[in-house]
Amino acid sequence: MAADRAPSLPAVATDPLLRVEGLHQHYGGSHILRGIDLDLRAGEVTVLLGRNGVGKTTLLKTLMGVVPSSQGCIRLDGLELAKLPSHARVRAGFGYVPQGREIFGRLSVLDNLRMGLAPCPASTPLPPDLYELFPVLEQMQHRRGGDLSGGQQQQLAIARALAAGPKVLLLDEPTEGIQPSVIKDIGRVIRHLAAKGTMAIVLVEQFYDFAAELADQYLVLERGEVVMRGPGASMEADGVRRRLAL
Ligand SMILES: Nc1ncnc2c1ncn2[C@@H]1O[C@H](COP(=O)(O)OP(=O)(O)OP(=O)(O)O)[C@@H](O)[C@H]1O
Repeated sequence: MAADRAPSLPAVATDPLLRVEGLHQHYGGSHILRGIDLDLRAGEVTVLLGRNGVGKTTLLKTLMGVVPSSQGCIRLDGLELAKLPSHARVRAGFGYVPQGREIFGRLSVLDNLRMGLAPCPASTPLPPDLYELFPVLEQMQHRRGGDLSGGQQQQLAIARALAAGPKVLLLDEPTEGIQPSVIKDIGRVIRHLAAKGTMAIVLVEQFYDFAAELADQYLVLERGEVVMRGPGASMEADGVRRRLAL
């Protein structure tokens, strides 16, 4: 954190916003995450790839504190979060879009969005640019969440995660079951958010082309370990597509 540094050593652009070191997770006796190291920088999209069941969702859940880690550090902006509950991690700056979206079907779109403000002081307004990012949500703000299409629900889940102004946005397979035009919209939003330069984005994705288009860095997981990593621009040359198809 800036406060820990000597005045002559100001923060440099390459400092990671989030540093994860030696992260392990167990479901009972099953050792799922096996020593994950990860640095995220503001303004970058990190794509997390791997076949079914390798631990991608578990990694996001462990970062959020939805499931406990058994070992390791999760340091956001210098603050150690690994032992803190989920709500404290949200307050510290995590935003989470879970797989399957988890929209409140009986609540209106507006109330779903307000749920995203839970970590903020009462009467905090929604960020004015949410509806600019997702105009369809403004048109539908009084409809019930459950009445929206899958693509609209995905946009609602992303907007809800953005409501509290996260520093790190975790997206778990946002293109799953979504029509191509909405996938394009979601890609544009991710690019726009990254370009602002203040937020780090993690994208778990099965759709290789979508991931490759957005990636500043990539990681491939196998059996709970990072087996490949590199800059997004070299995904194809590194043979990531082939590796995922094996
Ligand atoms: N609640 C749970 N209890 C026990 N084991 C679990 C639980 N959730 C996931 N697992 C196991 O943890 C491993 C990793 O699962 P995870 O869902 O993280 O994989 P993934 O890479 O996200 O896969 P997918 O692409 O299918 O979502 C799998 O072997 C899975 O069976």
